[in-house]
Amino acid sequence: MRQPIIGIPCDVKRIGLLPFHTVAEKYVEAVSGGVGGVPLLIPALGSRSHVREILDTFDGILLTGSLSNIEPHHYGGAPSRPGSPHDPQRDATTLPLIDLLLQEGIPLLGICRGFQEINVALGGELFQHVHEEPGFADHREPETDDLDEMYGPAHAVHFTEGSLLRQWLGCDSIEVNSLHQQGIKRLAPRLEAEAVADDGLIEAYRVRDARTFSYAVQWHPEWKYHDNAISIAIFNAFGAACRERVAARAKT
Ligand SMILES: N[C@@H](CCC(=O)NCCCC(=O)O)C(=O)O
Repeated sequence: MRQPIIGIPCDVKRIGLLPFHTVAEKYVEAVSGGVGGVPLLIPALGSRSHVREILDTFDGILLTGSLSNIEPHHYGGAPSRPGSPHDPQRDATTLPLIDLLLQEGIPLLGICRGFQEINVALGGELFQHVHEEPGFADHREPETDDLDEMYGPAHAVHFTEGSLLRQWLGCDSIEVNSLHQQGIKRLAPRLEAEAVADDGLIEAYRVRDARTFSYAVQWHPEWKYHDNAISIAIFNAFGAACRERVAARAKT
């Protein structure tokens, strides 16, 4: 049986004078080595994204993190502060795709911005500056150029009763990294919280009515995934669901 083909929607970033469609290498490596799939980048073409062809081509989709924020008009939020980073082409590519992936039963994993995108696409809302919200901690990344420090353990997350995380790991909590300023203000109706931080911020969820693996985390499991039991568990579950789709499609 062939390996699953896993789509990774791109960011649009300016490099020099020109815009590029890009994905950080750590996500490509995590799909290839951790999930066990063939990573293919999906350009952020927005409404020109040929969604039908995407749904027919891919056996799974990974929505990655990004420094850019989802434009707040997608979730009824207040206008962003001047200078906030946005990526409207990525928003226009991923947000319309998410419900269609769920309808088709295509496995879906969201990481950080991807975690926020699925919540927004399914009707949830975001805090734009979690650290300014009363009672919430600062979830932003540490000010360092040392990547091991930046993506190192930052805070605990506690697994909810009946969560897949608790099943996968057989424990109640883990330490995770944290590199985000936005966070879940209101969880979309179809989502079931799987883990929360000490301040109550939701850090993982699953899609309650999904036909297959449809899961997202606010932290970064792709960072040195091979050294991290929870990363391995998440990627194994995602990879197994993608392989199941390959097998099912081979019978049609
Ligand atoms: N901009 C959003 C999402 C933050 C996020 O995805 N950070 C990771 C960026 C770099 C990487 O992909 O590792 C927010 O601030 O909440």
